[in-house]
This record gives sequence, C-alpha cells and structure tokens, in this order.
Amino acid sequence: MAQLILNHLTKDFGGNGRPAVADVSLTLRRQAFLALLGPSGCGKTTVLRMIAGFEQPSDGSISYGERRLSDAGRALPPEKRNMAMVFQSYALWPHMTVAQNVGYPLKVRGISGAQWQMRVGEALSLVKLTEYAERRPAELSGGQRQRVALARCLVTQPDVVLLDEPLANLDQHLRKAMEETFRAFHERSGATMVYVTHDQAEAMALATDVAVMSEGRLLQVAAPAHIYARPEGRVVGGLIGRGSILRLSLPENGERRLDWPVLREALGPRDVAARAAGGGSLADVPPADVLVRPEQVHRGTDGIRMRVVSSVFEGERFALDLALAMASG
Ligand SMILES: Nc1ncnc2c1ncn2[C@@H]1O[C@H](COP(=O)(O)OP(=O)(O)OP(=O)(O)O)[C@@H](O)[C@H]1O
Repeated sequence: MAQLILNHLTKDFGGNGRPAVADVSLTLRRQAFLALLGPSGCGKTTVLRMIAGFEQPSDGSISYGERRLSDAGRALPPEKRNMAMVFQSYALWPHMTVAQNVGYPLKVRGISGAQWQMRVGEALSLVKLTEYAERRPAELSGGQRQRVALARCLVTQPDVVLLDEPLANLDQHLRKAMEETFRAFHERSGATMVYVTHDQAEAMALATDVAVMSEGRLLQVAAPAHIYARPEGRVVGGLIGRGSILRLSLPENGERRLDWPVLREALGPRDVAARAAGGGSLADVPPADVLVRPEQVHRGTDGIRMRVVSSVFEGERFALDLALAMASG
C-alpha cells in the first residue's frame, strides 16, 4: 500500500535565520490521519505546501509510494499529484452554486453528464448538503461553506488530503460538529490526511498519528494516546494535554514513571530526597522535568499541601490552578 514519505525534508527561504523546515523525516501509511501540531511559525504550513507542490524543498525529498514527487532538483506540479488541499478560507467560487463548486474539479478533468451528477450528489450527501445544492456560497454559514470545500475535495478521489487549519474560522460548537464530518470523510475517502492545527484537543480527537514540530524540526510522532502518556521533552509535554512541568532532582533509578512516594520525597525537603537516592546528596543531581497531569492529582491524607491559586468552573468540573510551596504550577 502506498505511503507518503518525507525524507530529510528541508526548506530554507534564504533569510538569515534558521530554515523554516529542517530535516523532517516521516512515513505515513495510506489512510493515516496525521495531525501536524506546533507553535506559530514552526513550519507546519510549509511542510503542507511542500507536500502539495506549492513549494519546492531546498533539500530532502517527498515520495508517494515508489513515485518521487519532489526534491531540490525537480518537482511534480500540484495538479499531477492527485492531492487536494482544504484551506481555512474555503476558497469557493462565489458565482457558482454549491453543486457547481463541488463539481468544478470534475469538469476540469472532462467529466460531465450522469457521471458528474452522480459524483457530485454522493459528495454532497456525505457532507449533508444535498438540499443546498442550488445555493450560492454567500447564502451558507461558515460550517456549511467548509463542508462544500470538503465535498469538492472528495469528488476527485484524492490519494492525499491536506488541510490547513480548516476549522479555525468556526465557533467552538461548530468545530465539534465538523470533527464528526472529518471523521466520516476520512473513513469514506480512505485518503491519507495531513491536518495542520494549533489546537491539540482537535488533533487528539481526529488523528491516528500526531506530529509535533518546533522551530522547523519534528520533535515526536506517535499515536494520540502514546504522545499524551509519553511526550518527549518540555515542548511536546507543554503542548499536548494539560499539565504542569516541575523541575525536580530525583533519585536515578531509570524509571520514567514515578511512584507517589518517590515524587513526594522529591517535592519535600532535600535531605529526605537524598535518602531516597540511597543516602547520597541530591544537590549534585541535575534536575529533571516531571510532567504532572490533572487526572494524576488526588486529594488525600497522604499528600502534600498546596495552595489554590484559581478555580474556574468548566461545566462538568472545576479547573484548579495549584501552587506547591517549593515550585510554581
Ligand atoms: N514564502 C516565505 N518566504 C519567507 N519566509 C517564509 C515564507 N513562508 C513561510 N516563511 C517562514 O517560515 C517559517 C515557518 O512558517 P509556516 O507558515 O510554515 O509556520 P506555521 O507553523 O504554519 O505557522 P502558523 O501556525 O502561524 O501558520 C516562519 O518563520 C515564516 O516566517
């Protein structure tokens, strides 16, 4: 089965700073749904644009199965890649009806008549817009417009669908509903999807794989549950899920997962922590980053004292911001 392969992909726009994308390698199996996540300016859109063929790599290559799509020497034009891209701005033709917008890529490919009707009808039905076929984009809500853009993508039966923050312009409620549409779209189309987002909750909800980038580099790629449980380093730990990262001197026992007694001692006075290390002093042990998730914090008699800095009502629960006596967060 064909795979999308990024091999040491690099893009340098020629400024004085670091490359926009630096040495990114990634293999995506067919039907994977990759969420590309990271802070603003980390290179997500540039990766997407290179896959689509709108930018040429400065180094490295992109292949789909055996087929080389681009490298620093040559690049297959976007229309020859059998990919489709969905933008934040929808990019619909205002003078065309919904059906004409959806069917436009078929028309460009010379498909008309009954075949055109059937494929447009199927695509509209999938995004639940059959009744809106004759409307114009101006007569639709933001969510409906985005569904038209998705349907237009679906009719071409692309191998790869590239989505650049497709829900960024929608309100929270609509985003949730659209996540369902994306899931159905993914199942139905069987395409490989690459989805750029700032929103880690959205990424976790939709993706089969999450890739985190920072400053042009790929930091970690893993399934959502894995990256949540075992983020590599401060940047990924800070981006994925909620939690606090504490800097603590810990006894070196090679364990990544800490039992509460060990953590309690590390949070306590230094001489107690030193005992946990086997009698030596922890003063020389370089501090390590310890990620604590909200669901791992329990109230009990065996605990340590914390101060409630703030309490925010979130519907089914309160979110408390807690401060330790010795560390912030
Ligand atoms: N055409 C260009 N010419 C020069 N520099 C560019 C160009 N496109 C992007 N860059 C730079 O490359 C870096 C990465 O940009 P990119 O748009 O890929 O980031 P991003 O992660 O998608 O950001 P955001 O989440 O804000 O959209 C940025 O520093 C940006 O200024």
